[in-house]
Amino acid sequence: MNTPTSTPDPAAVIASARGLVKTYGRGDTAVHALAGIDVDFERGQLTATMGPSGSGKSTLMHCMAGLDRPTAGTVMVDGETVSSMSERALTKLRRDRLGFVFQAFNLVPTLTALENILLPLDIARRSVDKDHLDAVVRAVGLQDRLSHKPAELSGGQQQRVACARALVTRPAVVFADEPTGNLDSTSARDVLGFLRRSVDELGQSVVMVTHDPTAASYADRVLFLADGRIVDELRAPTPETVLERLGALTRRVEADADETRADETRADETRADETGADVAGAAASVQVR
Ligand SMILES: Nc1ncnc2c1ncn2[C@@H]1O[C@H](COP(=O)(O)OP(=O)(O)OP(=O)(O)O)[C@@H](O)[C@H]1O
Repeated sequence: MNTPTSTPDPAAVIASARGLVKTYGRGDTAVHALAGIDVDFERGQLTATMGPSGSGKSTLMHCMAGLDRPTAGTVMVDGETVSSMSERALTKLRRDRLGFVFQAFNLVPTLTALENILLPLDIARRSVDKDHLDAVVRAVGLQDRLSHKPAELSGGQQQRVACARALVTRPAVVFADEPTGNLDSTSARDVLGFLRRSVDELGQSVVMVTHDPTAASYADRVLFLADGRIVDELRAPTPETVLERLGALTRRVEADADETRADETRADETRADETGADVAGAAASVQVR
């Protein structure tokens, strides 16, 4: 069963999914990465998604961002039905309306920090809004690093360039997949502080996948996934409350797995008993004859 997440005012929703299913493969080897998700992501908020490895966090983000096609269900982003768009329309949507931050930074090594930041505008042949560019560069604290190439920047600085690149187009939503996964705790704090300020000061909407309770505590709301379903949510999180909920979730997932194993063992035993009874019955009937 999905835990119903709180439903905000429709005008406050920037992205949503209804009945979202994603199955990889077929038949006996099929993996149900998303098992029917209903969720609303709020405009001007930072939403974090957490859950055990393999629970479907990245798949949910990829389906929301038009990087992966759902098997069933509907995805809406900023009033557009992403789930039924052509490849061409999806490419345009990702380029013009969405921003991405990945764990691996994904900067172009031959371009300077500034050229990397401006790349999405170049590709879309859009002009630069100088004031917005200045605000973004100031917010990430990269004023004196703009002429450096990625190899001349620390991991944290590279991720701040990636954040600035994601924000420079004023996207409807920034999707961040483990944005602090490769960073030390000081750099992680810088990047998270920046994502938080982009929400508070620039009105940005951000959806972030993370394994880290401290990172999740920067969010307005944390969604917890298990086995392709949203099973819990937490508003105004702190590292402690996130850890508590994760602990409860892990215990629940382990208890479910124990129960499934016990069911399977019982089923095996029943089958063995029935087989034994059949064999005994057959032997008895042979003796009678
Ligand atoms: N391209 C794919 N082909 C087959 N199975 C896949 C594919 N992508 C993901 N899966 C499976 O779907 C399930 C959900 O994967 P997903 O990457 O969304 O989980 P996650 O919660 O992001 O995990 P992690 O925290 O380890 O990154 C897993 O069982 C995974 O093995």
